[in-house]
Amino acid sequence: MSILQSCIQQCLSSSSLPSLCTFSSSISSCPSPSLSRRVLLKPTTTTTVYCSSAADSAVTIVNGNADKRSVVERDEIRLGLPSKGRMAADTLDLLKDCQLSVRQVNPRQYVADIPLLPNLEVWFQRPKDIVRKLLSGDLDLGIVGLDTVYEYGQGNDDLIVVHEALEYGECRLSLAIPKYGIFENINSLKELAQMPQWTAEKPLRVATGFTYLGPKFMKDNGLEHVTFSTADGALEAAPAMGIADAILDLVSSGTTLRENNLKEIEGGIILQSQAVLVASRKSLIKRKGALETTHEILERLEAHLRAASQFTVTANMRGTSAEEVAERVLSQTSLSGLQGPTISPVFVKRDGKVVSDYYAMVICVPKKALYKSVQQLRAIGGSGVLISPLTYIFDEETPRWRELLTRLGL
Ligand SMILES: Nc1ncnc2c1ncn2[C@@H]1O[C@H](COP(=O)(O)OP(=O)(O)OP(=O)(O)O)[C@@H](O)[C@H]1O
Ligand SMILES: O=P(O)(O)OC[C@H]1O[C@H](OP(=O)(O)OP(=O)(O)O)[C@H](O)[C@@H]1O
Ligand SMILES: [Mg+2]
Repeated sequence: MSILQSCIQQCLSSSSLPSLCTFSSSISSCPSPSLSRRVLLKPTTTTTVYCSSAADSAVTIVNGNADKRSVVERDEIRLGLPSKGRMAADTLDLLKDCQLSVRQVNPRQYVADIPLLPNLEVWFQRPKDIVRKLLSGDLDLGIVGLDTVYEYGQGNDDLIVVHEALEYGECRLSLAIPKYGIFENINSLKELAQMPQWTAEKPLRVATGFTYLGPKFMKDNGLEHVTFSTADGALEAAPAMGIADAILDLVSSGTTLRENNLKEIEGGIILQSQAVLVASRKSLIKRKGALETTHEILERLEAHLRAASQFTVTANMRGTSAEEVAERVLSQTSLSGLQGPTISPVFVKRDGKVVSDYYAMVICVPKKALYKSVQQLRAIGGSGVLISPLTYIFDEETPRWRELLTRLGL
Protein backbone atom coordinates (compact mmCIF):
# COMPACT_ATOMS: atom_id res chain seq x y z
CA MET A 1 0.00 0.00 0.00
CA SER A 2 1.41 3.42 -0.94
CA ILE A 3 1.84 6.22 1.57
CA LEU A 4 -0.89 8.09 -0.28
CA GLN A 5 -3.24 5.14 -0.01
CA SER A 6 -2.49 4.60 3.67
CA CYS A 7 -3.03 8.30 4.34
CA ILE A 8 -6.37 8.14 2.60
CA GLN A 9 -7.29 5.07 4.62
CA GLN A 10 -6.41 6.93 7.80
CA CYS A 11 -8.66 9.75 6.62
CA LEU A 12 -11.45 7.38 5.80
CA SER A 13 -11.25 5.29 8.92
CA SER A 14 -13.39 7.61 10.99
CA SER A 15 -15.46 9.40 8.39
CA SER A 16 -18.43 8.42 6.26
CA LEU A 17 -16.67 8.87 2.88
CA PRO A 18 -17.25 6.40 0.02
CA SER A 19 -14.86 3.45 -0.17
CA LEU A 20 -12.72 5.10 -2.85
CA CYS A 21 -11.46 8.58 -2.08
CA THR A 22 -11.82 10.99 -5.01
CA PHE A 23 -9.27 13.67 -5.85
CA SER A 24 -9.75 16.81 -7.90
CA SER A 25 -7.85 16.71 -11.20
CA SER A 26 -4.95 18.72 -9.77
CA ILE A 27 -4.95 16.43 -6.72
CA SER A 28 -4.34 19.34 -4.42
CA SER A 29 -7.15 18.58 -2.03
CA CYS A 30 -10.27 16.47 -1.69
CA PRO A 31 -13.04 18.37 -3.46
CA SER A 32 -15.77 18.41 -0.89
CA PRO A 33 -15.58 21.16 1.74
CA SER A 34 -17.68 18.95 4.00
CA LEU A 35 -14.84 16.46 4.49
CA SER A 36 -13.53 16.55 8.00
CA ARG A 37 -10.02 15.60 6.84
CA ARG A 38 -8.00 16.87 3.89
CA VAL A 39 -5.11 15.19 2.08
CA LEU A 40 -2.47 17.51 0.68
CA LEU A 41 0.04 16.07 -1.76
CA LYS A 42 3.26 17.87 -2.47
CA PRO A 43 5.53 17.16 -5.44
CA THR A 44 8.17 15.72 -3.11
CA THR A 45 8.58 12.39 -1.39
CA THR A 46 6.92 13.81 1.70
CA THR A 47 3.20 13.39 2.28
CA THR A 48 1.55 15.53 4.90
CA VAL A 49 -1.81 14.62 6.35
CA TYR A 50 -3.64 17.54 7.95
CA CYS A 51 -6.46 16.53 10.25
CA SER A 52 -8.86 19.38 10.85
CA SER A 53 -10.82 17.59 13.52
CA ALA A 54 -11.40 18.95 17.06
CA ALA A 55 -7.81 18.38 18.13
CA ASP A 56 -6.04 19.84 15.07
CA SER A 57 -2.73 18.13 14.32
CA ALA A 58 -0.32 17.69 11.43
CA VAL A 59 1.76 14.54 10.96
CA THR A 60 4.67 14.54 8.51
CA ILE A 61 5.57 11.18 7.04
CA VAL A 62 8.81 10.88 5.08
CA ASN A 63 9.44 8.06 2.64
CA GLY A 64 12.96 6.92 3.33
CA ASN A 65 15.63 8.88 5.10
CA ALA A 66 14.53 11.93 7.06
CA ASP A 67 18.13 13.13 7.06
CA LYS A 68 18.49 16.18 4.81
CA ARG A 69 22.24 15.78 4.08
CA SER A 70 22.77 15.66 0.30
CA VAL A 71 24.72 12.36 0.29
CA VAL A 72 24.26 10.03 3.25
CA GLU A 73 27.69 8.93 4.51
CA ARG A 74 28.58 5.27 3.96
CA ASP A 75 31.31 3.30 2.21
CA GLU A 76 29.21 0.90 0.13
CA ILE A 77 27.36 1.61 -3.11
CA ARG A 78 23.73 0.47 -2.80
CA LEU A 79 21.71 -1.07 -5.62
CA GLY A 80 17.94 -1.49 -5.12
CA LEU A 81 16.28 -4.46 -6.83
CA PRO A 82 12.55 -5.37 -6.85
CA SER A 83 11.79 -7.62 -3.89
CA LYS A 84 8.60 -9.04 -5.41
CA GLY A 85 6.26 -8.73 -8.33
CA ARG A 86 6.86 -9.57 -11.96
CA MET A 87 10.12 -7.62 -12.21
CA ALA A 88 11.92 -9.51 -9.42
CA ALA A 89 12.87 -12.78 -11.14
CA ASP A 90 13.63 -11.20 -14.54
CA THR A 91 15.97 -8.69 -12.89
CA LEU A 92 17.98 -11.44 -11.18
CA ASP A 93 18.08 -13.41 -14.45
CA LEU A 94 19.42 -10.41 -16.37
CA LEU A 95 22.15 -9.76 -13.81
CA LYS A 96 23.09 -13.45 -13.85
CA ASP A 97 23.40 -13.34 -17.65
CA CYS A 98 25.81 -10.42 -17.19
CA GLN A 99 27.90 -12.53 -14.75
CA LEU A 100 26.62 -10.29 -11.96
CA SER A 101 24.80 -13.04 -10.03
CA VAL A 102 23.19 -11.84 -6.82
CA ARG A 103 24.07 -13.91 -3.75
CA GLN A 104 21.15 -13.97 -1.34
CA VAL A 105 21.38 -16.12 1.77
CA ASN A 106 17.62 -16.68 1.97
CA PRO A 107 14.63 -15.18 0.14
CA ARG A 108 13.34 -13.30 3.22
CA GLN A 109 16.65 -11.52 3.75
CA TYR A 110 16.50 -8.11 2.09
CA VAL A 111 20.23 -7.52 1.78
CA ALA A 112 22.47 -9.42 -0.63
CA ASP A 113 25.67 -8.97 -2.60
CA ILE A 114 27.19 -9.47 -6.02
CA PRO A 115 30.53 -11.27 -5.55
CA LEU A 116 31.98 -9.63 -8.66
CA LEU A 117 31.32 -6.11 -7.30
CA PRO A 118 32.75 -6.15 -3.77
CA ASN A 119 31.93 -2.52 -2.90
CA LEU A 120 28.25 -2.96 -3.76
CA GLU A 121 25.31 -3.89 -1.52
CA VAL A 122 22.05 -5.14 -3.01
CA TRP A 123 18.84 -4.18 -1.20
CA PHE A 124 15.54 -5.81 -2.14
CA GLN A 125 12.68 -3.31 -2.00
CA ARG A 126 9.25 -2.74 -3.56
CA PRO A 127 9.76 -0.88 -6.90
CA LYS A 128 8.13 2.34 -5.69
CA ASP A 129 10.33 2.33 -2.58
CA ILE A 130 13.43 1.96 -4.75
CA VAL A 131 12.59 5.27 -6.42
CA ARG A 132 11.77 6.94 -3.11
CA LYS A 133 15.01 5.71 -1.56
CA LEU A 134 17.06 6.93 -4.52
CA LEU A 135 15.61 10.37 -3.86
CA SER A 136 16.22 10.19 -0.12
CA GLY A 137 19.83 9.09 -0.64
CA ASP A 138 19.36 5.61 0.86
CA LEU A 139 20.05 3.92 -2.49
CA ASP A 140 22.43 4.94 -5.26
CA LEU A 141 21.27 2.74 -8.14
CA GLY A 142 18.11 0.80 -8.89
CA ILE A 143 16.39 -1.36 -11.46
CA VAL A 144 12.63 -0.74 -11.87
CA GLY A 145 10.05 -0.06 -14.59
CA LEU A 146 10.21 3.38 -16.24
CA ASP A 147 6.57 3.93 -15.20
CA THR A 148 7.64 3.66 -11.54
CA VAL A 149 10.51 6.13 -12.09
CA TYR A 150 8.14 8.70 -13.59
CA GLU A 151 5.28 8.13 -11.15
CA TYR A 152 7.29 8.21 -7.93
CA GLY A 153 10.14 10.41 -9.19
CA GLN A 154 7.65 13.12 -10.18
CA GLY A 155 10.11 14.86 -12.47
CA ASN A 156 12.83 15.18 -9.82
CA ASP A 157 16.05 15.83 -11.75
CA ASP A 158 18.16 13.91 -9.24
CA LEU A 159 17.00 10.73 -10.99
CA ILE A 160 19.03 9.76 -14.04
CA VAL A 161 17.99 6.88 -16.27
CA VAL A 162 21.35 5.29 -17.10
CA HIS A 163 20.02 2.44 -19.31
CA GLU A 164 16.52 2.98 -20.68
CA ALA A 165 15.91 -0.39 -22.35
CA LEU A 166 16.72 -3.54 -20.36
CA GLU A 167 14.30 -5.45 -22.60
CA TYR A 168 11.86 -6.90 -20.09
CA GLY A 169 8.78 -5.64 -18.23
CA GLU A 170 7.56 -4.08 -21.47
CA CYS A 171 4.18 -2.43 -21.06
CA ARG A 172 2.43 0.88 -21.62
CA LEU A 173 0.52 3.19 -19.33
CA SER A 174 -2.74 3.75 -21.12
CA LEU A 175 -6.20 5.22 -20.69
CA ALA A 176 -9.02 2.75 -21.35
CA ILE A 177 -12.80 3.16 -21.57
CA PRO A 178 -15.72 0.70 -21.88
CA LYS A 179 -16.55 -0.67 -25.32
CA TYR A 180 -20.25 -0.31 -24.57
CA GLY A 181 -22.87 2.33 -23.66
CA ILE A 182 -22.05 6.00 -24.16
CA PHE A 183 -18.46 5.06 -25.12
CA GLU A 184 -19.39 2.74 -27.98
CA ASN A 185 -18.41 5.25 -30.70
CA ILE A 186 -15.62 6.99 -28.79
CA ASN A 187 -12.21 6.01 -30.11
CA SER A 188 -9.85 8.86 -29.31
CA LEU A 189 -8.85 11.11 -26.42
CA LYS A 190 -10.17 14.07 -28.42
CA GLU A 191 -13.60 12.46 -28.80
CA LEU A 192 -13.60 11.55 -25.10
CA ALA A 193 -12.75 15.15 -24.13
CA GLN A 194 -15.52 16.50 -26.35
CA MET A 195 -18.30 14.36 -24.87
CA PRO A 196 -21.00 16.67 -23.50
CA GLN A 197 -21.46 14.46 -20.42
CA TRP A 198 -18.44 15.84 -18.52
CA THR A 199 -19.18 18.96 -16.48
CA ALA A 200 -17.87 20.48 -13.26
CA GLU A 201 -20.74 18.80 -11.40
CA LYS A 202 -20.42 15.46 -13.19
CA PRO A 203 -16.75 15.00 -14.20
CA LEU A 204 -15.18 12.05 -15.98
CA ARG A 205 -14.25 9.57 -13.26
CA VAL A 206 -10.90 7.84 -13.76
CA ALA A 207 -9.63 4.98 -11.59
CA THR A 208 -5.84 4.71 -11.44
CA GLY A 209 -2.88 3.76 -9.29
CA PHE A 210 -0.91 6.51 -11.09
CA THR A 211 -2.09 9.46 -9.03
CA TYR A 212 0.76 11.72 -10.23
CA LEU A 213 1.00 10.83 -13.93
CA GLY A 214 -2.79 10.48 -14.40
CA PRO A 215 -3.82 14.02 -13.43
CA LYS A 216 -0.72 15.44 -15.16
CA PHE A 217 -1.64 13.72 -18.43
CA MET A 218 -5.22 14.96 -18.27
CA LYS A 219 -4.09 18.49 -17.50
CA ASP A 220 -1.45 18.45 -20.27
CA ASN A 221 -4.14 17.32 -22.71
CA GLY A 222 -6.62 19.99 -21.68
CA LEU A 223 -9.20 17.66 -20.07
CA GLU A 224 -10.80 19.88 -17.48
CA HIS A 225 -13.62 18.01 -15.79
CA VAL A 226 -11.90 14.91 -14.42
CA THR A 227 -11.77 13.27 -10.99
CA PHE A 228 -9.57 10.40 -9.92
CA SER A 229 -10.05 7.49 -7.59
CA THR A 230 -7.43 4.97 -6.61
CA ALA A 231 -7.15 1.29 -5.69
CA ASP A 232 -4.31 -1.22 -5.30
CA GLY A 233 -5.15 -3.48 -8.22
CA ALA A 234 -7.82 -5.04 -10.44
CA LEU A 235 -8.69 -1.55 -11.67
CA GLU A 236 -10.25 -3.01 -14.79
CA ALA A 237 -13.30 -3.89 -12.68
CA ALA A 238 -14.02 -0.24 -11.76
CA PRO A 239 -16.16 0.75 -14.82
CA ALA A 240 -18.36 -2.37 -14.64
CA MET A 241 -18.78 -1.80 -10.90
CA GLY A 242 -19.96 1.76 -11.59
CA ILE A 243 -17.04 3.25 -9.64
CA ALA A 244 -15.36 4.89 -12.66
CA ASP A 245 -15.97 5.83 -16.30
CA ALA A 246 -12.40 5.11 -17.40
CA ILE A 247 -9.22 3.52 -16.06
CA LEU A 248 -5.59 4.50 -16.44
CA ASP A 249 -3.36 1.48 -15.93
CA LEU A 250 -0.55 -0.61 -17.33
CA VAL A 251 -1.29 -2.71 -20.39
CA SER A 252 0.91 -5.40 -21.84
CA SER A 253 -0.87 -8.10 -23.86
CA GLY A 254 -4.22 -6.29 -23.60
CA THR A 255 -5.91 -9.44 -22.29
CA THR A 256 -7.11 -7.91 -19.00
CA LEU A 257 -8.72 -4.99 -20.86
CA ARG A 258 -10.37 -7.30 -23.40
CA GLU A 259 -11.69 -9.67 -20.74
CA ASN A 260 -13.27 -6.71 -18.94
CA ASN A 261 -14.88 -5.19 -22.06
CA LEU A 262 -12.57 -2.18 -22.14
CA LYS A 263 -10.64 -0.57 -25.02
CA GLU A 264 -7.67 1.72 -25.45
CA ILE A 265 -8.13 4.92 -27.43
CA GLU A 266 -6.04 6.93 -29.88
CA GLY A 267 -3.90 9.47 -28.05
CA GLY A 268 -4.49 7.67 -24.75
CA ILE A 269 -0.99 6.22 -24.21
CA ILE A 270 0.74 8.12 -21.44
CA LEU A 271 4.05 6.32 -21.66
CA GLN A 272 5.83 3.23 -22.96
CA SER A 273 7.67 1.40 -20.21
CA GLN A 274 10.23 -1.33 -19.67
CA ALA A 275 12.84 -2.12 -17.01
CA VAL A 276 15.52 0.57 -16.67
CA LEU A 277 18.70 1.17 -14.67
CA VAL A 278 18.24 4.39 -12.73
CA ALA A 279 20.68 6.29 -10.53
CA SER A 280 20.81 9.21 -8.16
CA ARG A 281 22.71 12.05 -9.78
CA LYS A 282 24.04 13.16 -6.37
CA SER A 283 25.38 9.68 -5.65
CA LEU A 284 27.12 9.40 -9.04
CA ILE A 285 28.80 12.74 -8.59
CA LYS A 286 29.65 12.59 -4.90
CA ARG A 287 29.83 9.01 -3.67
CA LYS A 288 33.28 7.46 -3.95
CA GLY A 289 33.29 4.56 -6.41
CA ALA A 290 29.65 5.02 -7.51
CA LEU A 291 30.51 6.17 -11.02
CA GLU A 292 33.06 3.38 -11.58
CA THR A 293 30.61 0.72 -10.39
CA THR A 294 27.87 2.18 -12.60
CA HIS A 295 30.28 2.10 -15.55
CA GLU A 296 30.99 -1.60 -15.05
CA ILE A 297 27.30 -2.50 -14.65
CA LEU A 298 26.39 -0.41 -17.70
CA GLU A 299 29.15 -1.94 -19.85
CA ARG A 300 28.06 -5.46 -18.94
CA LEU A 301 24.37 -4.71 -19.52
CA GLU A 302 25.01 -3.10 -22.90
CA ALA A 303 27.40 -5.81 -24.05
CA HIS A 304 25.07 -8.59 -22.92
CA LEU A 305 21.88 -7.08 -24.37
CA ARG A 306 23.59 -6.45 -27.67
CA ALA A 307 24.89 -10.02 -27.76
CA ALA A 308 21.54 -11.51 -26.70
CA SER A 309 19.95 -10.48 -29.98
CA GLN A 310 22.70 -12.09 -32.14
CA PHE A 311 24.12 -15.51 -33.03
CA THR A 312 27.63 -16.33 -34.17
CA VAL A 313 27.51 -18.18 -37.48
CA THR A 314 30.48 -20.09 -38.85
CA ALA A 315 30.54 -21.88 -42.19
CA ASN A 316 32.99 -23.38 -44.64
CA MET A 317 33.19 -22.06 -48.20
CA ARG A 318 35.18 -23.25 -51.20
CA GLY A 319 37.15 -20.50 -52.91
CA THR A 320 40.32 -19.39 -54.62
CA SER A 321 41.22 -16.62 -52.15
CA ALA A 322 39.90 -14.93 -48.99
CA GLU A 323 38.96 -11.86 -51.08
CA GLU A 324 37.03 -13.92 -53.58
CA VAL A 325 35.05 -15.63 -50.75
CA ALA A 326 34.46 -12.26 -49.04
CA GLU A 327 33.13 -10.88 -52.34
CA ARG A 328 30.54 -13.67 -52.50
CA VAL A 329 29.56 -13.30 -48.82
CA LEU A 330 29.17 -9.53 -49.05
CA SER A 331 26.93 -9.88 -52.12
CA GLN A 332 24.24 -11.17 -49.73
CA THR A 333 22.28 -8.62 -47.66
CA SER A 334 21.95 -10.78 -44.52
CA LEU A 335 25.63 -11.77 -44.31
CA SER A 336 27.51 -8.55 -43.64
CA GLY A 337 27.91 -9.17 -39.88
CA LEU A 338 28.60 -6.39 -37.38
CA GLN A 339 31.59 -4.97 -39.24
CA GLY A 340 31.96 -7.47 -42.09
CA PRO A 341 32.83 -11.18 -42.28
CA THR A 342 36.03 -12.71 -40.88
CA ILE A 343 37.42 -15.08 -43.53
CA SER A 344 40.32 -17.39 -42.68
CA PRO A 345 41.97 -20.07 -44.80
CA VAL A 346 41.54 -23.69 -43.68
CA PHE A 347 44.85 -25.50 -44.33
CA VAL A 348 45.22 -29.17 -45.26
CA LYS A 349 48.25 -31.23 -46.28
CA ARG A 350 47.97 -32.69 -49.79
CA ASP A 351 50.74 -34.57 -51.58
CA GLY A 352 53.16 -33.38 -48.89
CA LYS A 353 52.20 -29.72 -49.42
CA VAL A 354 50.18 -27.39 -47.16
CA VAL A 355 47.33 -25.99 -49.28
CA SER A 356 44.12 -24.09 -48.70
CA ASP A 357 41.19 -24.48 -51.05
CA TYR A 358 38.41 -23.64 -48.66
CA TYR A 359 37.82 -20.97 -46.07
CA ALA A 360 36.08 -20.58 -42.70
CA MET A 361 33.75 -17.65 -42.40
CA VAL A 362 32.57 -16.10 -39.11
CA ILE A 363 29.82 -13.48 -38.82
CA CYS A 364 27.30 -12.23 -36.24
CA VAL A 365 23.72 -12.49 -37.39
CA PRO A 366 20.60 -10.99 -35.74
CA LYS A 367 18.53 -13.83 -34.27
CA LYS A 368 15.51 -12.64 -36.24
CA ALA A 369 17.42 -12.99 -39.52
CA LEU A 370 18.97 -16.40 -38.80
CA TYR A 371 16.98 -18.55 -41.22
CA LYS A 372 17.34 -16.04 -44.05
CA SER A 373 21.10 -15.91 -43.42
CA VAL A 374 21.42 -19.69 -43.53
CA GLN A 375 19.50 -19.75 -46.84
CA GLN A 376 21.79 -17.05 -48.30
CA LEU A 377 24.88 -18.92 -47.08
CA ARG A 378 23.78 -22.11 -48.77
CA ALA A 379 23.00 -20.20 -51.97
CA ILE A 380 26.66 -19.06 -52.22
CA GLY A 381 28.13 -22.49 -51.44
CA GLY A 382 28.37 -22.44 -47.62
CA SER A 383 28.51 -25.80 -45.86
CA GLY A 384 28.92 -27.11 -42.32
CA VAL A 385 27.04 -24.12 -40.86
CA LEU A 386 27.48 -23.83 -37.06
CA ILE A 387 25.36 -21.52 -34.92
CA SER A 388 26.40 -20.54 -31.40
CA PRO A 389 25.07 -18.06 -28.82
CA LEU A 390 27.03 -14.94 -27.91
CA THR A 391 27.72 -13.81 -24.35
CA TYR A 392 28.94 -10.25 -24.84
CA ILE A 393 29.60 -7.78 -27.62
CA PHE A 394 31.81 -5.03 -26.21
CA ASP A 395 32.00 -1.92 -28.37
CA GLU A 396 34.99 0.41 -28.25
CA GLU A 397 32.93 2.68 -26.04
CA THR A 398 29.39 2.34 -24.74
CA PRO A 399 27.29 5.22 -26.16
CA ARG A 400 25.25 5.44 -22.96
CA TRP A 401 28.39 5.99 -20.87
CA ARG A 402 29.40 9.04 -22.90
CA GLU A 403 25.85 10.35 -22.65
CA LEU A 404 25.82 9.81 -18.87
CA LEU A 405 29.05 11.75 -18.41
CA THR A 406 27.66 14.60 -20.49
CA ARG A 407 24.45 14.68 -18.44
CA LEU A 408 26.48 14.75 -15.24
CA GLY A 409 28.53 17.62 -16.64
CA LEU A 410 31.75 15.55 -16.42
N1 LIG B 1 1.19 -6.66 -17.46
C1 LIG B 1 2.45 -6.28 -17.41
N2 LIG B 1 3.31 -6.74 -18.32
C2 LIG B 1 4.60 -6.36 -18.27
N3 LIG B 1 5.12 -5.56 -17.34
C3 LIG B 1 4.31 -5.11 -16.42
C4 LIG B 1 2.93 -5.45 -16.39
N4 LIG B 1 2.38 -4.89 -15.34
C5 LIG B 1 3.37 -4.23 -14.73
N5 LIG B 1 4.52 -4.35 -15.38
C6 LIG B 1 5.84 -3.76 -15.02
O1 LIG B 1 6.27 -4.40 -13.85
C7 LIG B 1 6.38 -3.45 -12.79
C8 LIG B 1 5.97 -4.12 -11.52
O2 LIG B 1 4.63 -4.54 -11.61
P1 LIG B 1 4.00 -5.60 -10.62
O3 LIG B 1 2.55 -5.61 -10.88
O4 LIG B 1 4.74 -6.88 -10.73
O5 LIG B 1 4.41 -5.05 -9.25
P2 LIG B 1 3.72 -4.01 -8.38
O6 LIG B 1 2.71 -3.25 -9.20
O7 LIG B 1 4.82 -3.27 -7.69
O8 LIG B 1 3.06 -4.93 -7.34
P3 LIG B 1 1.55 -5.10 -7.06
O9 LIG B 1 0.85 -5.17 -8.40
O10 LIG B 1 1.50 -6.35 -6.29
O11 LIG B 1 1.21 -3.87 -6.28
C9 LIG B 1 5.51 -2.28 -13.21
O12 LIG B 1 5.91 -1.08 -12.63
C10 LIG B 1 5.72 -2.28 -14.71
O13 LIG B 1 6.92 -1.62 -15.05
O1 LIG C 1 -2.36 -6.34 -20.67
P1 LIG C 1 -2.15 -7.51 -19.74
O2 LIG C 1 -1.08 -8.44 -20.23
O3 LIG C 1 -3.42 -8.22 -19.46
O4 LIG C 1 -1.57 -6.93 -18.35
C1 LIG C 1 -2.19 -5.84 -17.72
C2 LIG C 1 -2.42 -6.09 -16.26
O5 LIG C 1 -1.17 -6.40 -15.62
C3 LIG C 1 -1.06 -5.57 -14.46
O6 LIG C 1 -1.74 -6.13 -13.39
P2 LIG C 1 -1.08 -7.23 -12.41
O7 LIG C 1 -1.02 -8.54 -13.12
O8 LIG C 1 0.19 -6.68 -11.88
O9 LIG C 1 -2.16 -7.35 -11.29
P3 LIG C 1 -2.57 -6.26 -10.20
O10 LIG C 1 -3.72 -5.50 -10.79
O11 LIG C 1 -2.95 -7.08 -9.04
O12 LIG C 1 -1.36 -5.40 -9.95
C4 LIG C 1 -1.80 -4.31 -14.85
O13 LIG C 1 -2.19 -3.57 -13.69
C5 LIG C 1 -2.99 -4.83 -15.63
O14 LIG C 1 -4.07 -5.14 -14.80
MG1 LIG D 1 0.67 -5.09 -10.51
